[in-house]
This record gives sequence, C-alpha cells and structure tokens, in this order.
Amino acid sequence: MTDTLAAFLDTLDADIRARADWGAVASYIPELARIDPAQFAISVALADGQVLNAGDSETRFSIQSVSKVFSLACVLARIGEGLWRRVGREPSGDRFDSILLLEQEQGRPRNPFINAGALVTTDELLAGRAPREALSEIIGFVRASAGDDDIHIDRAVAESEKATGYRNVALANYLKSYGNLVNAPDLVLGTYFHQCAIEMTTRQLALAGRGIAGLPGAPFLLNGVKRRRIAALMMTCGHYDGSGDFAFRTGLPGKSGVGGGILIAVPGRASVAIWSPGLNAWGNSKCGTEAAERLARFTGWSVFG
Ligand SMILES: NC(=O)CC[C@H](N)C(=O)O
Repeated sequence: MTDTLAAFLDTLDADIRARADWGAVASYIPELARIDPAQFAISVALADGQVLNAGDSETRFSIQSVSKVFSLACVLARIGEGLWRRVGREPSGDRFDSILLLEQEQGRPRNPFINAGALVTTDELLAGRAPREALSEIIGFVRASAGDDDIHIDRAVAESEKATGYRNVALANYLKSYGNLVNAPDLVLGTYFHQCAIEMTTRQLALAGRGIAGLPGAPFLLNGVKRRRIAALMMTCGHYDGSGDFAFRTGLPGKSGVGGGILIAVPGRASVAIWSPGLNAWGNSKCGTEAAERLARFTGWSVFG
C-alpha cells in the first residue's frame, strides 16, 4: 500500500502541475498576495509512523485558518466545554468573514471555524493573559503535536493582516458590543492575526494533525470525544460555505486556510496536509481540494465507509 500510495502522490503532483489551473491567491492580506500560486505539496502521515511527501513539501506556507483547529483543541483541552455557551456548532452557509448572522443571532457565532467564532475561541484562550502567553500555548501545542520545534510565526504576515484586516476588526467590535468578547478587541485581534500567521510545511502540518486523526504514536493525543467533535466540526464547517462540497467530494473532515492549506483527518488511518495557494470561489485551495478528492478516491478513505 505504501509503495503504491507514494507513486500515486508523485503522479498527483505531476498531474496538478501539468494542468496549471491554479486559482487566485488571497489578495486582501498584502503579504499573501505576493505568493506564487503555481505551487503544490502533499504530505500523508500514516498510522504506522511513515510520512509520504510529494511536491513542495519543504516549503513553509501561512496556515491561516487551519490554526483554528489548534486554537479550538487548546481551548477544549485546557478550559473545556464552556466555549459552547459562546459559540455554536452549526455550519453558517456564509463566507468565512461574514457578519450577517451575528446580528440575527445576538452576537453568538455559528461555529468556531468562521472568523467570528475563531475570535471568540481566541478570546477564551486569552482569558485575561497577555497575548504572548496565549500564543505560546498555541505554538507550543502545534510544536508538541508535530514533534518539531522549528515552527514559527511569520510576523510580516501578521503585521500585514493587522494593517488591512478591517472586516475582522468589525467582527471583533461587533462581538464586543454583544458582550461576547471578554478581552479588548485589539488584544484578541492581535493574538488571532499572529496565530493565523504560523507557517509550516505540509510535512510539519501532517505530523501536527496526528493527534486529531487519532493516530497511534502521536505525541499529543486528545481524548476520543474531543477528537471526534473537532473532526465533526471540520467536516460540517471546516470549509465555510464550501463545506458541503468538500464533504461530498472527499467524505473526510478537512480544515482549509486562505493561505491555501488544507488539513485532513482520516480517523485512525492518516493525517494529510495539502497546500496550493490559489483559491476557489469559497476561499479554499482550488488544486488542494482537487488533490484531496483524488486522494480519497484512490485510497477509498472516507468516514462513511
Ligand atoms: N479563511 C481564512 O484562512 C481566514 C484567515 C484570515 N487570517 C482572516 O481572518 O481573514
């Protein structure tokens, strides 16, 4: 299986590069707008400990909203279920940065993976501490999960988003007006922009996802209930208003980021990281989604049997 999977990943990489229909990089964060869209990488961490890689799997990219999986895991692991009083568990059917439902639903975001919900999650993680402490908790969690200390925050990306992230500023202030932010909006936003600016290779990200996929030997294993809940939210909300399409095409829980990354948990079998910075209309990686669909079809991996 491993040999044929390794050969498949090489073919996949070659096919994606040959078609060269990459999609457009995110332009609202100036530092991301400069990235060459013509890049692709895939890494698969298997239950037996092997990691298979193809493409640009040693290139670091901005994980952006994939970080929401790790901030949620930190909150659930350390603080617990109180978060659900402040954030829901339903798909929103709206864009990742939408403000629409927040007014209708009195400032309680639909789920922790849209921006509004992630800001509340980060607020919960801050819990009156300095942003530096919350950030070192998230990055410490990511490093421990990956078994790799060479994972860092790209400060230029964080500053770039801070300079232009007007919609997130609006969301944070709106949440605060409903009493659903404890800390000052500025502190929450600063922490959130820095967590989104964590940069990793697909190899590091696949390794970091092992705990959520429940792989044996993962350095940091969440308990079964939390793991399954995080994966359920990835499946239903991890690709925003494109979540149904991703679930339909892959049958797997995945979380995307506007940097073009996707983390996929194949429970008990594999943790997969894919990166291609060009995006589709929903703001999810265009070639990354295609690669995920082809991988699911090739392996037969699906949570639906
Ligand atoms: N979809 C994303 O990856 C969005 C993350 C980005 N930092 C934002 O808040 O807009």
